[in-house]
Amino acid sequence: MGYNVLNYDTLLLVQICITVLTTVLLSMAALYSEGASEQRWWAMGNVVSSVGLALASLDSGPLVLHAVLGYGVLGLGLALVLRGLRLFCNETLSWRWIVAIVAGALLSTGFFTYAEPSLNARLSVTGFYFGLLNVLCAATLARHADWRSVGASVAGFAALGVALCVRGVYLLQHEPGDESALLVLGIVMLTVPLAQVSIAFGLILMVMRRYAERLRNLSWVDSLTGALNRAGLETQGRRVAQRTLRAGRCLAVIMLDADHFKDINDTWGHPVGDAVLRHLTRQIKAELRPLDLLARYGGEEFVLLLDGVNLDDALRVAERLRAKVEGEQVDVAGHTVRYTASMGVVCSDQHGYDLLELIVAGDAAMYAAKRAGRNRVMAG
Ligand SMILES: Nc1nc2c(ncn2[C@@H]2O[C@H](COP(=O)(O)OP(=O)(O)OP(=O)(O)O)[C@@H](O)[C@H]2O)c(=O)[nH]1
Repeated sequence: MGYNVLNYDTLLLVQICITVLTTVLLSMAALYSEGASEQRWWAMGNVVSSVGLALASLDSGPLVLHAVLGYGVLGLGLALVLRGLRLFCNETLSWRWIVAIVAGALLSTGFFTYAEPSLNARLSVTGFYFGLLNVLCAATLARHADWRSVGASVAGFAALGVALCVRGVYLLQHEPGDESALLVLGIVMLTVPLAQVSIAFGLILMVMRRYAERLRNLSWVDSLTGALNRAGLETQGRRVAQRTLRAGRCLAVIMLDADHFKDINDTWGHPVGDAVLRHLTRQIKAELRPLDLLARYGGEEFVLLLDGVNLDDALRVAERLRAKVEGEQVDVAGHTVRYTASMGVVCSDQHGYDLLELIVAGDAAMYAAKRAGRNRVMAG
């Protein structure tokens, strides 16, 4: 009753059309985004999988082609997709593993084609094999905790994995012509293309989100020093101020300015001045903890936000930094440059949590340090 609704040939046609469409979609996306190598692996993996699927679905032709080689090609396609996923997660999948995945597909199908010939066993084993590979793809992405980026792909791979494993179980328990098995196999065949669509869109979404993230970070970062720029300070700094206020922690601000920086530029040239700024940034970063923030406020002026640090401790940090900068030398372009820095230190205990007010007060303290002779730390 009603099993014809899930007509096998129609579903196979739908599956092939959707595989071709998602392959075109992934290939176009890979061509469009020159930089993302993971996208090229996904596109290539999908192309190879499509060829494997077409070979495995052949009704005629040499047995070795559709019963064994087709599955080997399908395995290669999935292995390439998995490689792309691992690249996306900053890992890799060696060629040895790819060869092992292909060999697994060839050996298992070869065994049930030539050693113990059984169509049901072969279809069942390939169901489990490719089902588990898809679950592995889902697990690889699920470890990459950003669910908003990877949710659609994880769901697609998991659905595909479960559907193929269910197919494996049913083929173990039922004969190919069994009507109840036909219904389950029809549902599985319907799930496969839907999961493929979800995976293809999910993969493109993942790369798009990563691009958007990179662009946003670029617009927040000073290209010379790698510290946050003013825009970054405004958005991130406000977040730090709110976080410390809510948690009832102190927020300390250190305004730091390199002394006589104009003389460094005038004496050795701007490239040396740039190297000094990068050196200074490295010295400051070494003093910061993960919750702290560093931004380049202007030419040679930096602002440090210290989360959960009171005035006394912030003064100690600033003094340690001042002594370190004074004691260091920068070797650049055959020159040895020594420089110092002046700092103004303020804390939310005295000035509240308004970032702008803290910066203004810190700036005033820093200029007081300059007036007092430079290379010193002053509280504001
Ligand atoms: N090399 C380099 N120089 C910069 C950059 N941004 C600003 N400057 C220079 O930094 C110098 C700042 O000079 P001033 O404001 O007079 O300050 P200063 O010489 O450090 O004197 P004090 O702050 O009073 O100790 C100027 O010569 C700017 O051209 C930069 O990105 N790279």
